[in-house]
Amino acid sequence: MDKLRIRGGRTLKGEIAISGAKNAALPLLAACLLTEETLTLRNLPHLADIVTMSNLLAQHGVGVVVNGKGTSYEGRDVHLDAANITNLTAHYDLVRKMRASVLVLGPLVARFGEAKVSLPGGCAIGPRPVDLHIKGLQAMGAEIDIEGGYILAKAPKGGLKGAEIVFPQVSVGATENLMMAAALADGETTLVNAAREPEIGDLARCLIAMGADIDGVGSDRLRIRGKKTLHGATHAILPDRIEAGTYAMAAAITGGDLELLGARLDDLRAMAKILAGAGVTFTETERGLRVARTGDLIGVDAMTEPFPGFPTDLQAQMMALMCVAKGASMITETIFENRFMHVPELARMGANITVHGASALVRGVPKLTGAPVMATDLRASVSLVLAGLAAEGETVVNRIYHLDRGYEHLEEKLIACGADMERLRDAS
Ligand SMILES: CC(=O)N[C@H]1[C@@H](OP(=O)(O)OP(=O)(O)OC[C@H]2O[C@@H](n3ccc(=O)[nH]c3=O)[C@H](O)[C@@H]2O)O[C@H](CO)[C@@H](O)[C@@H]1O
Ligand SMILES: C=C(OP(=O)(O)O)C(=O)O
Repeated sequence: MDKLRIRGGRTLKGEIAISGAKNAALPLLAACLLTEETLTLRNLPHLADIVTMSNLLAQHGVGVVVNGKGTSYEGRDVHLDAANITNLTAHYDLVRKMRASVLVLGPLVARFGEAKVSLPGGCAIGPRPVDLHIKGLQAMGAEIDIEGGYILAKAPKGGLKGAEIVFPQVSVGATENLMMAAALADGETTLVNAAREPEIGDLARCLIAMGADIDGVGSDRLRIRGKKTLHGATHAILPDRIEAGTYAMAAAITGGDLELLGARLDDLRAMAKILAGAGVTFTETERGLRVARTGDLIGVDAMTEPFPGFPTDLQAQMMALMCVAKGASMITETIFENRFMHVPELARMGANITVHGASALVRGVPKLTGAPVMATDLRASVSLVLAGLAAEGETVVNRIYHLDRGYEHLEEKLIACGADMERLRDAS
């Protein structure tokens, strides 16, 4: 398994091109199943999860053609052709690698009337059930059985029917799955208490470009009037706000100054407001967003919430930042049950963190010390990279396959801004 070796203490200065958003690309890839015509997605990030989803679609019979430089930051295009779907089963061996695989469920049932999709199973950060996805499809008339770890879904004779679906809690994936299913259902569907993440809006705009009839985009109430068919389209994937937020914190933790090309402040306002209180400055530029920290880093509190609140996907990164702030910070995780696995690893580097249930009290220390640490999940791994950038001495982050799921060219982007780091490739 590859590792990352980081020698800390360097101030990051320069510019970083933000890639297409992983959490937009994954549902957008699944949306190709809704039409027999070609769906082209631009600015496709080069990530392990994108490869996994592409392989899943290919085993359904989708033609997947990627062009553009695979190793450059320039956007890559992918052309998706779902004219000849030969298999309606999403197998466990692929679904277990990436929970977002469940996003093929809605499109397959909506277009083909049935699907057999493996239950994703648990995940490092929590049990992450898919009951809201299932209940929504049942509300649209689907018959659902769970057998042998698989979801067996069957639409009624005339296809899925429009319905009013009220989410008891906000779910990004359930909103996406059911919005896609509703696009081909017979009648009108209303999604109440829908997720409002920018990636939902990006998916809605792509579906509208494919001929879907959707109102309420950006709100927590989406109304979708189903169509008989959707057509092909070309859609550019929006920039990755979580990647941008991560590099913003890299600037903050090293006392640096980075211009994040393509980043959108509107997608990061909750984070920017909290970090402004910590002494970090955000300036919108023609090319994106400039983030700098020149004075002291002050401890501030953060609580994760559904968009437009502070994103749970930036919680681990925020914790690393607060480890070297002046004063204390209370960080509360309200979305997932087990998203503090970076705490013991940060403690190995000298961090002073006490966990009380869903909250962690971080007492800032003058400095962190480099150490060998273990990545446990995608965002925990990048929080250890941030800590390593600020730490005195050498940090080696193990199991960085977690990182490769969601960060395109991470080390190249940071090295170009002055980081002293290298990837140690596992020869075996
Ligand atoms: C590929 C992708 O876009 N992943 C994002 C998506 O994950 P994902 O779509 O899985 O997250 P959800 O918004 O669905 O989950 C939010 C909470 O609801 C729970 N829940 C969800 C569905 C369900 O049927 N039942 C249920 O109880 C989950 O366990 C979790 O506790 O949104 C999360 C919350 O913003 C982000 O952290 C992930 O990066
Ligand atoms: C939790 C995340 O992704 P996923 O839902 O794909 O696990 C993430 O992007 O932080």
